Amino acid sequence: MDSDCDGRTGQSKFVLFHPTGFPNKSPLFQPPMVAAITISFRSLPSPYSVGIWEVSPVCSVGYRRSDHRARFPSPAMAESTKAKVEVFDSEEVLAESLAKYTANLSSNFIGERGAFTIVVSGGSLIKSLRKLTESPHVDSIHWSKWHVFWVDERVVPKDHDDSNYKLAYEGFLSKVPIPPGNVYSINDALSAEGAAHDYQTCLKNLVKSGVLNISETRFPKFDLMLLGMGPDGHVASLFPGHELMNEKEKWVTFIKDSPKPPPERITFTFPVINSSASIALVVAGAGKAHVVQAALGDTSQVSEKLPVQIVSPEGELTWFLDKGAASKL
Ligand SMILES: O=C(O)[C@H](O)[C@@H](O)[C@H](O)[C@H](O)COP(=O)(O)O
Repeated sequence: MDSDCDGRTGQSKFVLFHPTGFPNKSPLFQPPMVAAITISFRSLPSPYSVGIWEVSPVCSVGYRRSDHRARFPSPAMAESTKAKVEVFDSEEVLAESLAKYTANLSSNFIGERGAFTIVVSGGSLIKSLRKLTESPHVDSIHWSKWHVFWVDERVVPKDHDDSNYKLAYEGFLSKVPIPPGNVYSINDALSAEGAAHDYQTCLKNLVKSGVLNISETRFPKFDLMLLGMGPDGHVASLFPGHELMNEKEKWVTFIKDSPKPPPERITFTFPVINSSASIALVVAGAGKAHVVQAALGDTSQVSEKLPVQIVSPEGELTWFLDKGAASKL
């Protein structure tokens, strides 16, 4: 394995520790708690990539060569999920990598099961999907096999400027040939409660028809969820301290007092989010660096978790960060 936390230098250095090889005197680790510790850096093919931190289920920690500080995944994350953190020099390079990652998963899932179920959020994520609408991906993806969902939606008409559907349509969906019947937007004629119930019924029907997989815990299992994160650590429309964070049974629920406008929204619940086969958390900008730092830091002493800290899919979790968002790591 090679490593390079600054992919532009061309110099590589890595350390790989297994239980027997880990320095016994380190105050940082308690051997009984971890089966193995991997510290790894590797250069990406792209000369712009800053580095990758791979977080294995047992525990893995990256060091920035410039300061050699350990960075810990949260114990909850390390125990329950496999997370990888990718950092890119710019949002432009992040978008290229995100397109490649999505196209690969699309090809794998379509090969395996003849369909690709993908969930998007609102916000800046949609702009970061732009490379999928360009060559080579636009010509190679089997768009007819895509089924597109929203992890959350604002309860406004579809032609309203606040609509996540409108945002996704204008920035992405109108540029690729996904059959309109495979794009699952909300019924905007209903109340927030009605729209959440209607969307959940739609998902249940798609499970019955086999378009959507179901998890062992009986929640829908999407192939890929692409999530943005707010500066307060919210994901979907699950906000810090809000009771919706604790929903354990519903697939889709609603909120009428969202702290981020507009106030009325529907949202997938955490059991659904965490049943995903893969999740990409896409975060750009220095304004979110402090939340990224908190999310990837040690949360063992934290009494109340941020929503983003609860994201822990059955499958793989990949963070796509630009340099700004990763600047406090
Ligand atoms: O409808 C919404 O408001 C979004 O789905 C929300 O969860 C969004 O993804 C984050 O707020 C990040 O948005 P930005 O990337 O624009 O900050």
